Amino acid sequence: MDRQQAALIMFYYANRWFSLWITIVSTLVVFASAVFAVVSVERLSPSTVALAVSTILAIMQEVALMMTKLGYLQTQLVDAERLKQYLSLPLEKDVQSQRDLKEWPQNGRIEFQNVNMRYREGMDLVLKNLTFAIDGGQKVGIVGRTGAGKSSLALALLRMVEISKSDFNQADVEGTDGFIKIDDVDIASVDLATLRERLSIIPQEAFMFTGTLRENLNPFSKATDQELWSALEKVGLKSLVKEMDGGLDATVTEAGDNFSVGQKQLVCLTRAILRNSKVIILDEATASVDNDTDALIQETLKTEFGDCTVVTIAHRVNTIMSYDKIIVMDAGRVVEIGAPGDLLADSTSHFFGLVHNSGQQ
Ligand SMILES: Nc1ncnc2c1ncn2[C@@H]1O[C@H](COP(=O)(O)OP(=O)(O)OP(=O)(O)O)[C@@H](O)[C@H]1O
Repeated sequence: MDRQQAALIMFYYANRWFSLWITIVSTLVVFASAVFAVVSVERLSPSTVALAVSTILAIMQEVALMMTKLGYLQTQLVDAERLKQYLSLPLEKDVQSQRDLKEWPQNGRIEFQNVNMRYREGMDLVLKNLTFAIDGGQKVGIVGRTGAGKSSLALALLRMVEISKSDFNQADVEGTDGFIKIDDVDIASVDLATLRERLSIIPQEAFMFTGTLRENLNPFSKATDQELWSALEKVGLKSLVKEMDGGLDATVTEAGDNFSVGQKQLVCLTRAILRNSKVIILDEATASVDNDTDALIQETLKTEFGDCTVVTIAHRVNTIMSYDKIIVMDAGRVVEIGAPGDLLADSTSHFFGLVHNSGQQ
């Protein structure tokens, strides 16, 4: 409302300014014609002069009105232009789910089979022939150098970017159709709303909306206050929220700027608890999250999501050392899969190299 009002008052100022000038110009024209009439009074009859001046007055009034209306029409047409822009935006390809997915997924088993992905037509593949399986309830860390395709894998899982089918024309990639399945359901056959409702992602830059904390945690008003407080307690945010002005109704400023990166991730984690998701994808924040917050996130994942599948895109290897499985990626491919202990025991493994380079032996 504030922003709309600020724009509206500027619009009124501009209109006033315009009216003032159009009046000055009309007055000058009428004045000039009056002067002309006085000067040429010998050649013109008084009735002609009267007619001329009154007609000019009327015309100038109409001109002023027309200019104001034209200006108004032009600003209003911008609305139509914006709407037209939105109407012609490309839509995400959605499908109608064929099966009853009310209870899906129950186990949280994820299977990637020959998955290839590119961001746009004509660009190189960023995921190449990915094939691996994660059992329900497993905690899996995905590691790899920057640009290896870890975040792209998470995007593919949420179908933010569709996986590519056989038309690759890329020599180093097999051209068969791949799929991603969760509990034996191909996610390509699930409608986007259901898919994204059932998986929870905690992105690197967790997002919060302007509004209250309650709206951020519980946008569809499905949980009670008691459930909200209990979820906040589990992630260790309860005391912070209690101290905030308004508690659950505390204000969240634009994009959650009054929360730190770590706190925003914890809020996301609270949302995941409230949604009871079976599959959690965590993209670890690269920005400075202090060790305590980091430990708190990992601890919550262990205690609250014990039987859930957790896929962590890890930037710090120490957080995933206790995980069941590590998937090492390089240049869009899976190069190693195994238990962290096994991979570390092999000094020729990629994972050993990554841990060694991170200086966290
Ligand atoms: N929106 C995008 N459009 C086009 N290419 C992209 C896009 N996002 C990522 N890429 C490319 O995809 C490749 C994999 O990127 P991705 O973000 O998945 O890597 P990452 O392993 O998650 O890296 P990081 O550890 O730095 O987050 C990179 O070469 C990157 O340039």
